[in-house]
Amino acid sequence: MALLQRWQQREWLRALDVAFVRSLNGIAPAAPVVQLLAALVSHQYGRGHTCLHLSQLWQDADSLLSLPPENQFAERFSERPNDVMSQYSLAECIEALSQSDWVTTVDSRGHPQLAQAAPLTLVNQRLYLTRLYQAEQQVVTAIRQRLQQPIKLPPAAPQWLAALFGDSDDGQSPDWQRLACALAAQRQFAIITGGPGTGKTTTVVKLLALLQRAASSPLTIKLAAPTGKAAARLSESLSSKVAEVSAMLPQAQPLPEQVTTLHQLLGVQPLRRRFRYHQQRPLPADVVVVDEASMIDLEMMSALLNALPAHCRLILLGDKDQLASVEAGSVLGDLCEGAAAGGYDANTIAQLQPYSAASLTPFAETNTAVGSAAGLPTNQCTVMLRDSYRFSAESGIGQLAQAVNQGATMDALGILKYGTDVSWQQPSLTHVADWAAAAYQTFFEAARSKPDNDETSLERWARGLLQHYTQFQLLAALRRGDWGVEHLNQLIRNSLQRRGLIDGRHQWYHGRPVMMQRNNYQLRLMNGDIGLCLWHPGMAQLRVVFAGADGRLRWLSPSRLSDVETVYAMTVHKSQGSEFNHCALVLPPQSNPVLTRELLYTGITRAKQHFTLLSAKRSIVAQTIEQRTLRSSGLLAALNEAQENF
Ligand SMILES: Nc1ncnc2c1ncn2[C@@H]1O[C@H](COP(=O)(O)OP(=O)(O)OP(=O)(O)O)[C@@H](O)[C@H]1O
Repeated sequence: MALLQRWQQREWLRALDVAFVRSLNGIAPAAPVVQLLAALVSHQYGRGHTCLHLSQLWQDADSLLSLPPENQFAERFSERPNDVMSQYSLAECIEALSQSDWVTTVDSRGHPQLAQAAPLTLVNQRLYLTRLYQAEQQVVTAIRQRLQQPIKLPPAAPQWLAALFGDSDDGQSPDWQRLACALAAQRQFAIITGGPGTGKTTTVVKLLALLQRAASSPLTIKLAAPTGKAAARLSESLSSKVAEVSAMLPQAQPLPEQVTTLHQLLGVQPLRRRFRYHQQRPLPADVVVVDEASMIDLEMMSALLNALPAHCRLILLGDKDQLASVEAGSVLGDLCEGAAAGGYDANTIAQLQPYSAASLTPFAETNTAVGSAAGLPTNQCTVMLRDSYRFSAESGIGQLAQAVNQGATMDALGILKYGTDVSWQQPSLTHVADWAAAAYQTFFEAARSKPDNDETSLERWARGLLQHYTQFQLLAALRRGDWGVEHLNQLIRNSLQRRGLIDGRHQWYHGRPVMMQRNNYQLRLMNGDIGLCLWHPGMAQLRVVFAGADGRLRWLSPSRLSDVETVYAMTVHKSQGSEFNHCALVLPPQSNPVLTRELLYTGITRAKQHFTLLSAKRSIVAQTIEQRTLRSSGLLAALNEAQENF
């Protein structure tokens, strides 16, 4: 405990991690090494990892735990994790864990050794908070059950697919959209992954048309996304596609267009951990589609699968290369392991080949490069879309996103310098703030216009300004520190004040853009929703206007909004699921574990027309491209272990 407290004083551990161990000690004391490992599992959970790989801990505890935190690397500390772990052997530790009342040990056949669930679970050298282990097991079991029930397509399916896709297959390279449709139609669980504009939404609308057409009675289809913003985007994108697809394959039932958040879908109950829908009270649905699935954390995925009736299909859409969820887990990334190579087994090839003129042999598991994940169970339900229809071959944004994703540092640096719709600036901190304030200038000029005091003009004016605000957005990698969102917001506000664009003497002022920091069901506002504080001429007061998920404007008194922050700058994490015409990303000048390839890729792909990188140091850009987000998770291992035990 003394060591843990010293680590907490240095801010290496959270108070919560130490309190967790203290509370367990209050119930039953444990060996010092067990206490240490309990604190470390909790610490890792706080960093998004669902488990602690003990063998990796013994290889290099300092870097696995990121302790001391990166920005303190220059200083020499005693009692670093590597020093402490070297006092124990791995075998000795596993023995201590197995003897402890704090730990349930699960043997390789997946049976717990103790009847009661202890707070920690040890399985195959992976140590979990038991809650997370249970969530992982629920996900594994539900996915395996769904994969064991392949669905036969009706004989007319090839004609329907031809009606939806025409002659899109040139026989040279597979039409992955058509194959995604064919594969997902034959599975109870399917994943369609792909970068921006690769046609995930287009494909899923065609898939839903196919499923509805093949069903003997109309299907209840539910569409959802993890955030309000992502739900609104999917809704907008669907509305333009549904009519087109319905004309290709006429439907007796209209295809759905209404999208809710995942929390709304599962029926969030204020002040209760449990959702309204769960195993004993399943969601009334035959098909559930969830977009932006990279944002779903492990516990949410478990709740989702738990709430589905046994016959219900689940289709996940998302970009596997984006940042993982804010909460613990990297579910989509894990499930999509090996998706680029295909990894299809003979069965899957036999099911898909009739729908492709091009040979699928190069994507068979036997042809997957040695050492990569070949032929995983999840490969059999996953299709990766590969061609972007949003960015042309010449587009700098598309090329840059691809180079970053592939870790091609020199190419990415070249595109940043010479690319068409991308730019790279190397400003100081104050220049970043002034530059961003200048970029927001046209918005504040538009906000100066005065609407007539009638409802129609007021609505048009407010909608116009909300739309105007999506023209430009500054993103930052960090939340705290000089280059973090909080400080940047202050600097930009000061710069806008100096330019006379805002009257920022008070907290609330005309034009202030704010973002919800958590869901507020009473106000029907979701985490990530952006509103504008505007002078309401009718009320002669400041009001904050939001566009609700139902499309209606909602004018709220600022005093009702406690969970909002100014959003001249937002973190890349918060920007997931949103797009802006011009997006600028600022990177700090010092290395930091947060600066990863996935973060940069996510930032770049938020831009529709122009991307600007604001980073003073070339070496930081290069390091960011080379550093991967590594999240410890046992999901893939558990899926494979479940397969072996079956
Ligand atoms: N096979 C295709 N041929 C031509 N255009 C296509 C094709 N598939 C999709 N598109 C067009 O490409 C654009 C992007 O498609 P879509 O919105 O389905 O992609 P997405 O992967 O869902 O995008 P996002 O990155 O927004 O999630 C749309 O304008 C769509 O009409």
